[in-house]
Amino acid sequence: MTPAGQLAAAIDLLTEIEADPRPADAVANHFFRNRRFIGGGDRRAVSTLVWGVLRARRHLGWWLEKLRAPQTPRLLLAAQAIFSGQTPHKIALAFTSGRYGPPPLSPEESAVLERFAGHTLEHPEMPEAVKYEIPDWILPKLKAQFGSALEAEMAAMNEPAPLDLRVNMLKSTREAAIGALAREGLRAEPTAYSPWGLRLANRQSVTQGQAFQDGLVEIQDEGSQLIALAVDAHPGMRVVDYCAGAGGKTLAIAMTMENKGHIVACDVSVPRLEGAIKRLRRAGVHNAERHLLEPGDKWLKRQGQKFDRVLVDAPCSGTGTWRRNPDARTRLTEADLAELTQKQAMILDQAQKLVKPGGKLVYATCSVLNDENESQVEAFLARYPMFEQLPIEAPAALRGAALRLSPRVHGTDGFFAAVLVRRET
Ligand SMILES: C[S@@+](CC[C@H](N)C(=O)[O-])C[C@H]1O[C@@H](n2cnc3c(N)ncnc32)[C@H](O)[C@@H]1O
Repeated sequence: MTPAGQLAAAIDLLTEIEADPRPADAVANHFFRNRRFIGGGDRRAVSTLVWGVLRARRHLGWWLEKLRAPQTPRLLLAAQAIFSGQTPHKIALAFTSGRYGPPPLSPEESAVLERFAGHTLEHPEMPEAVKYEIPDWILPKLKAQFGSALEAEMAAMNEPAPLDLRVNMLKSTREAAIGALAREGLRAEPTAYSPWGLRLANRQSVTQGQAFQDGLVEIQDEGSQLIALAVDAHPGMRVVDYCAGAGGKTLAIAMTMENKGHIVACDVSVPRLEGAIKRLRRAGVHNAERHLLEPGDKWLKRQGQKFDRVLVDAPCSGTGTWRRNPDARTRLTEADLAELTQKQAMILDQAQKLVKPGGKLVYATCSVLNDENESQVEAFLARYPMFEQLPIEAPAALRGAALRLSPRVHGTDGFFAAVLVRRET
């Protein structure tokens, strides 16, 4: 594709994303599936253009509003290109060259772009929430959370995330996996905290390679690996991954159990649980069972207090994953957060029934918000005095009352985990 062709595809993709309530990556997957003629390199180039806009969406919107210009995908992409250092002349060329390019800029569009010349994306009059690329309503919550570090935290949250892998110790070692990846031209280095983590030097395709296909490595953010570590599961234990989704953490926990004992991956979503089947097989996990949770599920009662470990990796605001899903920032509403915190409490009420005396309930989110984290744990302990909080099982540098990870401090996604033990008597 020519740069003009890539720009035209980026305009089409951004148009779809802006009109669709689904997450941008789901819209993009669908977009590219319907356009198989767009090869891998072009797909990356188109995504880079669009994600550049999504990371700066509020800034760009503020500028266009200031100039009383419409917030069209064409102007958003062109404005982003100007603020990234391209000249209006070069941008105008991209809008005119070749039959696969977008229609030329109108005189009104050109006039808007001319007015950006000499400006930076930042402007001293921008409101704080625009500066941090977050919704207005969430600003006080994040201020309370991060205090004077808020600006740096939000800047780190707006950087693209690295690609992390977890070495599957059922099949490999870190050294052997690094070697296998190197033979595919992928340079990987051990992560700072997770004993099984590798970070790739640049974002390259891993899933087509032999190391991945053979189940030596799995894609998993280092923070997610640390949640699995906090579960502290051992060979022979009985474990539940209560909100298992497609089994990301189930796989890691099964690995710590060395395939001995039993792990049940639960979820309310059939397609998510089905997504785990292939992954469990590829990883060589033999001690996992899937269980679909249904309303009034009798299984919960039958299995009462039978498990050594229960992980609740709760559905949450995903505020810790904004690096990967920048569009999620503008989609999240206050009503969503209220609904999520209620759901989390309800899920904890159910899942705690499974924990045996002396067993641990591990509550985790990929949120950085107190409402979903510390406050949720405090409320749980008030409802269930037979549980008490234990220090987190983690590498020495991270030990504490709870695990709290952030992109700025740890280079991982934002995560929270707390360990709650059911007293023996
Ligand atoms: C954060 S995701 C889990 C991610 C997964 N643990 C992983 O590591 O890939 C939360 C999951 O909770 C599930 N969920 C939503 N409501 C639930 C409920 N009432 N009980 C159990 N799981 C629920 C969702 O379907 C979703 O898969």
